[in-house]
Amino acid sequence: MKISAFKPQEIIVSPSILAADFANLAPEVSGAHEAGAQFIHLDVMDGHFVPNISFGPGVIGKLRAHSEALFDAHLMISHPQKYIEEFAQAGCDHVTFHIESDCDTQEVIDQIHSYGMSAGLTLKPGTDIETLLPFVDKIEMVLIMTVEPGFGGQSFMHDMVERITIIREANPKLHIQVDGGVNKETSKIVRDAGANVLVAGTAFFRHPRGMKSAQLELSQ
Ligand SMILES: O=C(CO)[C@H](O)[C@H](O)COP(=O)(O)O
Ligand SMILES: [Co+2]
Repeated sequence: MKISAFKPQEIIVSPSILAADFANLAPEVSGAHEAGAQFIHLDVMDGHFVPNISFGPGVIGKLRAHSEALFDAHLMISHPQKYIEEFAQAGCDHVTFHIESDCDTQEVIDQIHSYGMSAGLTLKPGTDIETLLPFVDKIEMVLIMTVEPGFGGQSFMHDMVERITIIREANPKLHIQVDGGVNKETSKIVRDAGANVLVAGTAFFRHPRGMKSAQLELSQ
C-alpha cells in the first residue's frame, strides 16, 4: 500500500501497536485493519533517542504477512540512516523519523524514497516547528507529536495544535499526522485544525467496546 493512494483530505486512523497485546500482535494487527484502520503505526524506540525500548524490523517483518494495511513506522532512534534498508525489507510502506536524530535530514529522506517508501518528518514538542519548514515540499507526511515521545498513554498537549495549522498553510497537499493522547475528544480538535492521520494507541487497542467502536469514534 502506498500513501499516494490516500488524499490529504481523507481521515485515516493509524492504530499504534504500542498499546496492543504484545503476546498476540498478529491478531491485534489484522483485527485493527478489519475494524477499518488503513494504517498501522509502528513505534520503534532504541532506548537512546528516547528512554524506552520497543521493537524493531524483525517484529515488523513477521507482522507484514498478517495485514495489508499501510505500515507506518515512527522511528524514535538516534541513527535512522543505519536502518532504513532493514525497515524497507521488513515491509514498511512509510517511514517517519525525528529531525533531532543524529543524521543529515535530506540524505535520510532521499534514502527512504530510494526504497520506494514515503517519508515523514517529526519533532519533539520542545523543538521549534520552523526547523521542519524547509522540508515540507520534500516529504509526504509531517507528524505532529502531542506528547513527549517514548511512552503511550500520556495526556494530549493542547499547545501543539497550532503547529497543525502552520504546516497545513505551508503545504496543503501534505498528510498531517498527530500522535499522542488522541481519543474521541482530541481527534475532533486536530481534525478541525487540518490533521488527517490520527495515531491512537490506548484509545484504539484498549477501547472498552473494542476496535470497531474506537475506529468510529476517531474518524467521525
Ligand atoms: O509515538 C508514540 C509515543 O512516543 C505513540 O505512537 C503514542 O504515544 C501513541 O500512544 P497513545 O495513543 O496511547 O498516546
Ligand atoms: Co508514534
